[in-house]
Amino acid sequence: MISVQGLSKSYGGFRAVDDVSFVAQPGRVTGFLGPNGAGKTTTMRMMVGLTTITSGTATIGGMRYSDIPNPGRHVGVLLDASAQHAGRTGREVLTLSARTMGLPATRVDEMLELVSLTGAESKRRVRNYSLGMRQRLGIANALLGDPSVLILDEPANGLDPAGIHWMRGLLKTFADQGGTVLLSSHLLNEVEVVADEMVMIGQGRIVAQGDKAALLAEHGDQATLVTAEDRDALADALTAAGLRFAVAGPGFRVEAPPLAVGRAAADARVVLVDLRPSGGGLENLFLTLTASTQRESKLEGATA
Ligand SMILES: Nc1ncnc2c1ncn2[C@@H]1O[C@H](COP(=O)(O)OP(=O)(O)OP(=O)(O)O)[C@@H](O)[C@H]1O
Repeated sequence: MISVQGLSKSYGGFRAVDDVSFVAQPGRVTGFLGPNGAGKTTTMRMMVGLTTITSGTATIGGMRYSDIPNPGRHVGVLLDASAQHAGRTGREVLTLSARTMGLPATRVDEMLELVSLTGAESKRRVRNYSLGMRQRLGIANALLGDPSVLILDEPANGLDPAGIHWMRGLLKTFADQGGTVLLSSHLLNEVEVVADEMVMIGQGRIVAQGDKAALLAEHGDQATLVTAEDRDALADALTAAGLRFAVAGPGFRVEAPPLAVGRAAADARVVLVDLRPSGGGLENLFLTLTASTQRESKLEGATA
């Protein structure tokens, strides 16, 4: 379990992380979400002792990271995939880590295979790796010591679609086996698919946190996308039911849950060809909750 309590970081008079508290539980993938500059990396760096803490505590399995003996055997960390020595080959990077942790060389081959870096690629210098290859190497490095906790900062960055799909499966399996995963991203859709829990941060402060489904139920909008055989008849039915709506593609986006929209259509005997939640739930929630902390003043495109 990762526990962060009242964590703050100030740079001069600037508070990059402000009284952040959350827990990442075993068996769950916790998504750490926030716009650029929100304080995700700084929080994660404080967790693993790379940035000094101004106030508060961060523990992993009840201990500060710096107090954990042989930490790589307990906590897999990927903060900056480009932070590896550029002149070393991928295999050398993993071999050095394996030796530091007292692991057999065979573990290096296992990890290279796991992250799909070929034998030839593993012998290339890291400076010649693509961003996606660096991420794969970083994930291999994080998993090398068979840890029970993973702390990953934007791990999908640079991965191709197949790579992202693979990583999601890997993290889900890791959590299903009892592991704790803390995964940061500024890309909500990426995290929405894989996270069980969400911690949302804006300008250094937590703006929402909790079980993903509960968050959506509590804060998410209840919009519905609906398409009918007869669009004008549907517009009349929605108006008659007092529902607010706007044109969206071939149908409408209605500010009401699907059940209310379906009932309005049924009452007016309008035949529907599509009825579904608007789907932008988490993104809308995120944009709403961090609206005051966004760089962009206009949230165009936030809703359908
Ligand atoms: N060493 C530092 N000195 C001064 N300010 C810093 C330092 N490190 C980070 N910051 C500031 O702290 C804030 C939080 O940065 P951080 O990198 O934690 O954001 P982030 O949420 O990870 O953003 P992104 O999604 O863009 O990676 C930013 O305003 C950043 O400029």
